[in-house]
Amino acid sequence: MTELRIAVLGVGMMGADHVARITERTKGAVVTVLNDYFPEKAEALAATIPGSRVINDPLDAIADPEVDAVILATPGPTHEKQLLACLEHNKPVMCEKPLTTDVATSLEIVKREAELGRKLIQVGFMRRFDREYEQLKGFIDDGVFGQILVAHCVHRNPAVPPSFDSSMIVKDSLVHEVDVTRFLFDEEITTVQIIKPSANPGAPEGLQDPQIALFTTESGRHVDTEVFVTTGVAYEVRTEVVGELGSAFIGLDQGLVRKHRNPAQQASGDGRKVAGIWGGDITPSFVERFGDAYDNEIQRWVNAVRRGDNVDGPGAWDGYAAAAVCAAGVKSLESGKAETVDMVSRSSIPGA
Ligand SMILES: NC(=O)c1ccc[n+]([C@@H]2O[C@H](COP(=O)([O-])OP(=O)(O)OC[C@H]3O[C@@H](n4cnc5c(N)ncnc54)[C@H](O)[C@@H]3O)[C@@H](O)[C@H]2O)c1
Ligand SMILES: O[C@H]1[C@H](O)[C@@H](O)[C@H](O)[C@@H](O)[C@H]1O
Repeated sequence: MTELRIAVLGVGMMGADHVARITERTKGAVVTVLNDYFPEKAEALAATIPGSRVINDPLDAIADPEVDAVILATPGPTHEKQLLACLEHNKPVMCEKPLTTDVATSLEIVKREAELGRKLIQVGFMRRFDREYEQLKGFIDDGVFGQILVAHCVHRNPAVPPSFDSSMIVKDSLVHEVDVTRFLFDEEITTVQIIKPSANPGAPEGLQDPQIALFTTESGRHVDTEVFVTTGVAYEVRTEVVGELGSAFIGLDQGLVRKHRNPAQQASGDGRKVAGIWGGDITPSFVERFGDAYDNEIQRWVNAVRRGDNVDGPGAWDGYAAAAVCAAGVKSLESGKAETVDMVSRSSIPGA
């Protein structure tokens, strides 16, 4: 295949970022079609991307004969209809998470893709493409820490859009730890409990933020996550796994950690006791923290589509499994109890 011709639907924060990466850094692909609910946004971007044009109806953009593959960076509630159109037109699609916003529609997507007999859907769980997560997975699989017993995660955002409610903290943010747990440990999550600490006084009225999530997995591992999306500080994503032979920690922003003299401190006494200072920069948002991961994710997806494999990473099943775990999480947000994850077995859907 010559260059892969991609339509990007939704040119907000993620969509525009993907357009920039394809245009500037991805090999073997071009953006030919842009679409947004607000056509003027798509027009403004198209004016900066030679060879691209705007198609105002998202379903027409998917069906366009000059489109080989699709990136969905539209809000979650629109994904179901757009994914079904991609399946109908046999177009490989990289769908930003979530697959869809509820379990029933996610399962329907899994079944429809399975009926086609070929995989077309990849889901944008980009942490699987992050160098640190890849390394961690490699060490776990090599048995370096022995049997993994527990994991501790932190997921902090400086702010979220005003439309965010407490259930979106589960479905939009915690969903990444759901996928990380499934990715690192190759097993399903069986129960979820959400604990509600005192809400951040700086959070919008009624938003339960932070939340502490507790997962148990099929083999009995425990994973805890602090999700806190209105810190006002910066973007922090950390994961620590603890096993019978050791532990590992990623996400410390240690690209640059400085240790040096504190100009405010004087040497005391004989000069052999001097207080220092250490610190570094924290990434402001997911765009910077996971920039390399998104690049890697999109390049590998483009390569897979050009090879005819269409998917190289998490697929529709992973999106469905994440939706099922999040549904139990939202239930627990109400009940305060550990809720069981209700999922069909993968083997009950041939081809899934
Ligand atoms: N993987 C990640 O780390 C990550 C990060 C941020 C967002 N996301 C996901 O990416 C998607 C987009 O998020 P965002 O932060 O870029 O949102 P955004 O609001 O910045 O952008 C969404 C864009 O889609 C447009 N839009 C709305 N309805 C549409 C429709 N029916 N058809 C076409 N365009 C439509 C909006 O006008 C907007 O320009 C969501 O699914 C979100 O969960 C993933
Ligand atoms: O949509 C975003 C995105 O998925 C980020 O990776 C996550 O940190 C945010 O919490 C979420 O709102």
